[in-house]
Amino acid sequence: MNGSIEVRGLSRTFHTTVRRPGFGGALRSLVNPEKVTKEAVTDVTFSVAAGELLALLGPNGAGKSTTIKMLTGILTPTAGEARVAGVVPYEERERNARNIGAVFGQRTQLWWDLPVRESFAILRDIYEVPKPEHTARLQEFDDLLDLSSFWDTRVRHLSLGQRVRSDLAAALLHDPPVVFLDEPTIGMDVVVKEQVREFLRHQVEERGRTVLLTTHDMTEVERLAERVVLINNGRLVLDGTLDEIRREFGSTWQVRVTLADPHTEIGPLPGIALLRREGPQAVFGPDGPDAPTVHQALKRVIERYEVTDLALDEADLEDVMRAAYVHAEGV
Ligand SMILES: Nc1ncnc2c1ncn2[C@@H]1O[C@H](COP(=O)(O)OP(=O)(O)OP(=O)(O)O)[C@@H](O)[C@H]1O
Repeated sequence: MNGSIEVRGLSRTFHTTVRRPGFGGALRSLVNPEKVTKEAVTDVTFSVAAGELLALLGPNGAGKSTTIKMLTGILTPTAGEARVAGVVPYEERERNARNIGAVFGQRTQLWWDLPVRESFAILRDIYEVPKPEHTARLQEFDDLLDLSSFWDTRVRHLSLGQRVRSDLAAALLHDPPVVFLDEPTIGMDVVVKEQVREFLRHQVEERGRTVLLTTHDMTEVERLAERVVLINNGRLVLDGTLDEIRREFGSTWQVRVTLADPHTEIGPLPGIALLRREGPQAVFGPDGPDAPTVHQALKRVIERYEVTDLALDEADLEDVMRAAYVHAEGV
């Protein structure tokens, strides 16, 4: 099965009524409700290749969750279309449900009053997963997520980290090619976050799953995603690899080296400028729109010159994304 995600011109508008303030206002709202229209997602187009992990980023209220809800079949778009593993999710919700796993970090799909293991057993029956497969997959998930220490505990008594790890396992028990994760590691401690990231990396690299992830955590993006799509006010404003985005919005890196021979002459390197030179110390920075990333620059510099010491200064992804948002506001 081709687990790709295709989104073309996807839009979703919400119509709501606003409540006027005060008792009189409430009465007037009842008789003559004031209608407002909110364009949550407008004309969004992107695709995710099978086996790719894409981070869908954007500030609060940008339209990320609304997009994911359309792709999981919970919401129907007002315009445009989407296909997930070849299925139009909001037209064939059941077929789509077999192809996808979804984890919403703030909510659980497990049964609150049942031990985790029983929730897994119910899901096995719902998705008709053969027992040996189910057992093998649980074993794999336990190895990576360390579930067995709490899988006889009722879901309501789990810590947040334990609950989300259980949710992740539950979402993947039926072996879906596509996985949607809406802020999966929100509120977790660093150790559990890292465990979840390792699990996700394994699911993409070893199991070939396609993952669409939303997060506000740039460390997560750096660790997991090669490509990101940025939305702002419901519109797609950027679609590119992290390298491309760093090149466009993070042009503040520096490579500082100590040359083995202080008399070395520094010649031109493509896209790299010599910013300062003092005896054996040389500082390089990006030059022009085709400047390389800091890692490529470092490689080029140490291939060309013999150095005894080096250091990197790189705009962190948080700064790069901030610059991208600011750019998007001005578009
Ligand atoms: N059911 C709804 N009715 C009316 N407006 C809605 C509804 N759901 C979402 N919206 C509005 O649509 C916009 C996009 O919301 P959405 O939840 O998709 O944003 P988000 O990018 O996921 O934000 P966050 O990062 O805060 O989770 C917001 O302005 C929100 O208020």
